[in-house]
Amino acid sequence: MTFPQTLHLFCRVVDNYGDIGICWRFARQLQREHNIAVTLWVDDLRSFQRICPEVLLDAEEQQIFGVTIRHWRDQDGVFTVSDLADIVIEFFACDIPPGYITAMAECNPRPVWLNLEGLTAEEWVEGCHTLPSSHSRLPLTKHFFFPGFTGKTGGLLRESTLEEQRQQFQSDPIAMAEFLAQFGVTSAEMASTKVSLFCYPHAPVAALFEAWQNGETAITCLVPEGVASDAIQTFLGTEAKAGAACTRGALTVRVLPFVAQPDYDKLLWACDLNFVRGEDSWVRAQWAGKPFIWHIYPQDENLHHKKLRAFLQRYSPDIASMATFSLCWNGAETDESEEPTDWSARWSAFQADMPKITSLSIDWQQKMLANGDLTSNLLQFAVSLRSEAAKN
Ligand SMILES: Cc1cn([C@H]2C[C@H](O)[C@@H](COP(=O)(O)OP(=O)(O)O[C@H]3O[C@@H](C)[C@H](O)[C@@H](O)[C@H]3O)O2)c(=O)[nH]c1=O
Repeated sequence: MTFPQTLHLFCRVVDNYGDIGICWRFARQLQREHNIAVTLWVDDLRSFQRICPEVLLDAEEQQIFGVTIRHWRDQDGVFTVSDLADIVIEFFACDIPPGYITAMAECNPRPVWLNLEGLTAEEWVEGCHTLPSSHSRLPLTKHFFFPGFTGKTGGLLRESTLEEQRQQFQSDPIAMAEFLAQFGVTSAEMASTKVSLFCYPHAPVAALFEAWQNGETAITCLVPEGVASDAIQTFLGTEAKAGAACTRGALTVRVLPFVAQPDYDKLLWACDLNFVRGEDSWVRAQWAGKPFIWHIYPQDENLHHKKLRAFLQRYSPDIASMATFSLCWNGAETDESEEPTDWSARWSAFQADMPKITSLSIDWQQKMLANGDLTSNLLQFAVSLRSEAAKN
């Protein structure tokens, strides 16, 4: 029998949309491109519904686009050997049910058990990628699988048709205009510099808006509902609901509905500059071929600043304006002075470099493509583990 035929993916939503965003993207690709019967166990259907409106909130089990979705409510004791899958993946060390683990130990052959980790550009990842970890009591080994930016990591999530879809969309101005028009974007705004904004609430949005408002370039900033709500509300002078819009000076801000995941890609493709955050939108911005600014998920002791620097060092070591803007956006600038950031100066420098950053993003994509895609790399690794196990 061919391996693998079935795969179980466990996802605990820690917060926001990245955990389920990544797992859903991954599950769909496994099913669609590799023909694997995937069950996605997820504990928070409400967050899931935000990125995938087809999700029903009260269903224990549902099928969406060929993937089985199970509501994970810490069910235990319900698992038998026949419930298991060829490959079992826990996303981000989410601790799968003990009863499930016991059943895995009783299987013959045992499932390939992987822990899919978070993305970072730091070098240590290469040393930890694919490392085994033996279970303390049971005859089971789990392996760590790290996404990453080099050939010694698992690579990045990327659907096989993504590049073709992007190129088709970006070479069709009418399709792009129609896509944006559904959110109320006018033809004048279409001709302005279009920016999508997705960031955490602590980003210095108000200060940047002030610089844009007083600047010379017409900017249209498109913000999905619920993002940086306080700053958006202050700018609008009204509730930051989808459909709300306001122009002050050179800046127009428009609130969009929080769109379904495939439309979020289109939004990134249609804009000239994208502000992204967390993990999944950050990776999608890298595939969009447009300049982007990353708001990294905050961690204790400013660990995230180290991760941000590691990425900037890899991505754009020679473009100072991108590094400075990104560090300031994340409160990680090394300038010890008490002076507040001069956002007009930061923006002017970054804006002047945007053509250079755009061509760099194309080179970056080529480099990333050479690492293969995360889903295929993970499956290859799982197959190698299975053949190894069969020999012993
Ligand atoms: C703005 C927007 C995003 N999305 C999707 C894109 C992504 O799949 C998802 C957002 O996920 P992210 O970009 O990762 O950002 P995020 O901040 O939402 O998510 C995460 O960040 C991780 C680093 C942490 O581990 C997680 O715990 C989580 O906080 O939402 C839409 O589908 N529609 C939208 O309108």
